[in-house]
Amino acid sequence: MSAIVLEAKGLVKRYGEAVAVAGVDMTVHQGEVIGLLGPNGAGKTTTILMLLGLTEASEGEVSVLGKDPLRQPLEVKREVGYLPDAVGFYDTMTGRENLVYTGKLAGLSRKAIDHRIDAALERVRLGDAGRRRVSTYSRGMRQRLGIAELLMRDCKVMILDEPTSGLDPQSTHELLELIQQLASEGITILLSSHQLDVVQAICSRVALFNKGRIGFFGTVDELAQQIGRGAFIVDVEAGGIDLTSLAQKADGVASVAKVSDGVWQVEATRDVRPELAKIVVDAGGSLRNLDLRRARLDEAYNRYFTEVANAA
Ligand SMILES: Nc1ncnc2c1ncn2[C@@H]1O[C@H](COP(=O)(O)OP(=O)(O)OP(=O)(O)O)[C@@H](O)[C@H]1O
Repeated sequence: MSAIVLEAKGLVKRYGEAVAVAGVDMTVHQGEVIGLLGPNGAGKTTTILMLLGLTEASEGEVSVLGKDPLRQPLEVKREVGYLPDAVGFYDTMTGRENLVYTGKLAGLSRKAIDHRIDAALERVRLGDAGRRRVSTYSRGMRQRLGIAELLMRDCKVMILDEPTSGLDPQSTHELLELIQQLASEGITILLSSHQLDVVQAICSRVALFNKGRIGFFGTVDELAQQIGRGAFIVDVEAGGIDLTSLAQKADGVASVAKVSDGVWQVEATRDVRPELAKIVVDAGGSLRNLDLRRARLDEAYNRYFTEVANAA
């Protein structure tokens, strides 16, 4: 397992009587892409602010790259980059001028900026466009310029807030590919988003925030399993039988739901297609289709929060 980059223990944040974060524990390793998910007001932003050292925890401990964000704010800010939902650049300046400006603000020398700016702009495919005013940029280009800034600062941890909101499918795809490449090179990424398909596409693990706590922290498969379902979903089409009770016999089947006449959705803890095919044939039915897919984050997420609400 790679090095621990970020560790939070018992983080609490109170605003007067109100509790924004009620006890967050989190360990993140180098090169992971972590999705921070949860309903509005669940405590994601407040947790991020504490990780960045922008707000003081009422209780608990944080360590980012081995440093305390409150005691060593400059060191942490140098190595940890935050890309907000709406990236603020000066419209009348070019992309390149903006990077020079923010680089100086971040304490980089002119020499370091000159040394890194071209590679950073090339990396996000703004090599030519970097000479244009930001007012002419699309939302996707602004987001990429934001990432170029973090690259120029050589950030080891990047915290991205809704990086793909408002982007068209092509720009979304390109940005996700870039994020994955950065992670594969050892940059650790925390991504806060309500776009669950985006999160599932790139995150190694997800943290589900609920009322100021992380209720679940793990992979999408683990989430599907934890809520009593399987990580594997088999869509079955067959005639001449009723699979609803028959499929339960197969080892590994967690649930069977009839979708429509002759169509069932089977959730399982492993790939149960061979067993299901045998069950259909042994019962004298005719098998028309068997499709395997992995549990989807949006389904698991919705079930998780429904269960949490029911348990309350
Ligand atoms: N400065 C503040 N003063 C008082 N209460 C606050 C403050 N900041 C946040 N809160 C409260 O703390 C709780 C958690 O807010 P937070 O912004 O961390 O949630 P979030 O999960 O990021 O939500 P969203 O998905 O909407 O961004 C909310 O109830 C919010 O109203």
